[in-house]
Amino acid sequence: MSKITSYLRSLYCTPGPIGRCIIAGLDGSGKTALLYRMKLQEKVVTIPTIGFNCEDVTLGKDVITFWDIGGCDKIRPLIRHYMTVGHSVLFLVNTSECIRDPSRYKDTIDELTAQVTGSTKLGVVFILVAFSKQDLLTEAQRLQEAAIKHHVKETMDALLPMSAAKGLFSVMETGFSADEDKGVDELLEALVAGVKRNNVNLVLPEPRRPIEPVHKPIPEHVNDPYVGATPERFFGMMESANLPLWDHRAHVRGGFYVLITGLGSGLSLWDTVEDFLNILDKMLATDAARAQVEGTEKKFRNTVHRTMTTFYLHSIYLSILKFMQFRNPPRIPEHANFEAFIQINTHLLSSSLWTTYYSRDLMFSPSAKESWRLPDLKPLPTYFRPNNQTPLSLSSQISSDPNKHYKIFAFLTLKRTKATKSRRGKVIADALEALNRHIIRQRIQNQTIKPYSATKAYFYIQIFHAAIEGLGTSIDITRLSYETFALAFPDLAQGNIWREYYKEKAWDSIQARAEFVTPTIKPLPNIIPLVGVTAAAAREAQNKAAGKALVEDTELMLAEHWALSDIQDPSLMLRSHGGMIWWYFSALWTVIRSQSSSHISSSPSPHTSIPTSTSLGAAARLLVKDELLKNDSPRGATEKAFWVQIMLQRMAGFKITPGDSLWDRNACLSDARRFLAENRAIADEEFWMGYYSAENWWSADAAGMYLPPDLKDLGGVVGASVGGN
Ligand SMILES: Nc1nc2c(ncn2[C@@H]2O[C@H](COP(=O)(O)OP(=O)(O)OP(=O)(O)O)[C@@H](O)[C@H]2O)c(=O)[nH]1
Ligand SMILES: [Mg+2]
Repeated sequence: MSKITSYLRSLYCTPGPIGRCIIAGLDGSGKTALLYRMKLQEKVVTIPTIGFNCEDVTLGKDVITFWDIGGCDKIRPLIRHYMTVGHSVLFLVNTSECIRDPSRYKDTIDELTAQVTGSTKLGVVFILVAFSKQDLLTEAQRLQEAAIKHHVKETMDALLPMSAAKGLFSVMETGFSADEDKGVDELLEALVAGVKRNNVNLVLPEPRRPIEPVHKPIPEHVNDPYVGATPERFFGMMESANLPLWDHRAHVRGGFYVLITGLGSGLSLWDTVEDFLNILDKMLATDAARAQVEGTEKKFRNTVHRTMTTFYLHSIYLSILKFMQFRNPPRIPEHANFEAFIQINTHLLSSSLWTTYYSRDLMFSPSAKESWRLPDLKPLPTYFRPNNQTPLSLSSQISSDPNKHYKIFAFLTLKRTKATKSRRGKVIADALEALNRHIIRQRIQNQTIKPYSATKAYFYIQIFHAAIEGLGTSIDITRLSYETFALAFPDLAQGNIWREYYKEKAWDSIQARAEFVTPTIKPLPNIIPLVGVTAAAAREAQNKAAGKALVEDTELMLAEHWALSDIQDPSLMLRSHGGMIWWYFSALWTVIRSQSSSHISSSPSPHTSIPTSTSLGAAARLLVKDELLKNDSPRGATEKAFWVQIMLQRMAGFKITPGDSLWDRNACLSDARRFLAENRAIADEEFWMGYYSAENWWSADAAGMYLPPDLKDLGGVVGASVGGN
């Protein structure tokens, strides 16, 4: 549809939804390119879709919601959520590839067969088969294409006998090109006509709003011995295993209390789950110990079930957020509000609330008991914050602090020794040297920066190490950000703790710069106990969910330093963040450079080195195949897929230094340096927090299969291509 026609149509027609259409076909068959051609009337540069893209496309008064599903088989289990009765299927056949490669031709027919069989079982109303990338066909190939079309038609007739005449499916006579905008309008019109012809009971796309389960209200007269109890008293009774009644309502009260307490101190839902499970553990342990000493029966029979607990806390959390909205100004409820809260959220009192989301098989599986599993029947409801409301968060703003870079440095270095399981002394010595060089370089440009001090660097390492030891084994610091750590240890992060150990003269002495001088006031501690804040405060704090605006210089320097040093050791490479970036970068760099150098040799103007869509596509496919489907990396499927996509997007805008197609380590290294400098944000290990909630990111499901982001879309394409029509 031309821009003018679609504009006129949009002026005079009000669109109405007529259902959802799954775009299927082999990887690289042109699904995403077609989707965005229809949606934006533009040619876009695509990367392989890991997950799916979902867009509404309008034709006159009609709107079809297209689901463009990527080729990666790890996401297939999710597709069933989108195939509802009344859906249609648009299947793409990449004819030029089928002609070139008989094995891909066979795969195409196999996939078509699987798709048709699967969707007829799920109530498909119309299937359209179309032939993509027509612009790539030579005149000679057009004859071969006719044979392919004929074969496809025969296959469809065999799969769905007598159905063509009834209009259940159709095989397009003419192909299309998303690149050149040929045949796309006809395709869309044929699809809409087919759907409208067959779709008697229109199925509207599911609205994207929170699902409000309907559950019976509970009777008024409840036996609740905890009315008015403070959280301290309630948790005290829990930990000492002295609760007089431990029914579902008491569970909900416990969840409510742990949430309001946690949210008030800036914790995320995820943190409060840990808190609650810890208290439960204590209660059961105390109970068991007492039963053994007294030779009596255990009072509490239940065990800790991680998925069930997380599910209920998640539901209570959503209800609390809504409850807050009705308070002016919006604020976290107090414990005394529990009765009023539960009156309007009676669904939480249903002990079968979970059955809306989970099958019994999944909920009662050992893996759901041990780890957090996402639902298999329906996605968890989400909360949409009204536009004018600020997020619940505790700001951990750290004022300008002359020692902040030493602190970040110390924390990240210690974290690395844990993450890579390397020898501590070696990592620290190497990192200290890198920091020294970094400060020297910075001082060349800015003389006001204080010179490197071995004492300061080492002091913070010692003191932070003591703090981390104080956390014990309950917390995995490799999952902590510096900000979260700072929240747990405000005195260390914000104050001038060094003053407790050093006189100013010694701290700033020239000798202290060159070597570590021992404290002049009191010796360094071995362990710093955590005071005032719960241990879980050291987990990701709520305010991190919005993503960090700017990566600190020191963080970037270390990411780069370690990325480059990890090249020597492949075992480290897979574990460290920098190593991973390097791994992906060098793989993409190699393919893109070899592709663009062959392009250069045949091109009169060899100046372009921004990846072309072909070279990017080739590189992307290589990475997806090599990385995502390989199972020997310590990262889970979602983590890998996320970073692959981010790297692909960033690579699309990066200018590679041209050269011949041979591997050139030095050139790659220097490009990698420039790449990191231009893409500072990705040096941040917690970059994902802008896209995923911690509940999703750390779930067992995310490790096993690809989960799409729940906070912000990754974007299926990297942008409109230059010179597209
Ligand atoms: N010449 C030409 N290239 C096309 C056309 N449509 C898509 N391509 C290119 O083919 C490659 C793959 O296209 P995509 O749209 O990403 O394919 P896909 O089916 O979404 O692939 P997956 O997401 O991996 O399943 C990209 O490099 C596109 O630029 C077309 O009509 N003509
Ligand atoms: Mg795609």
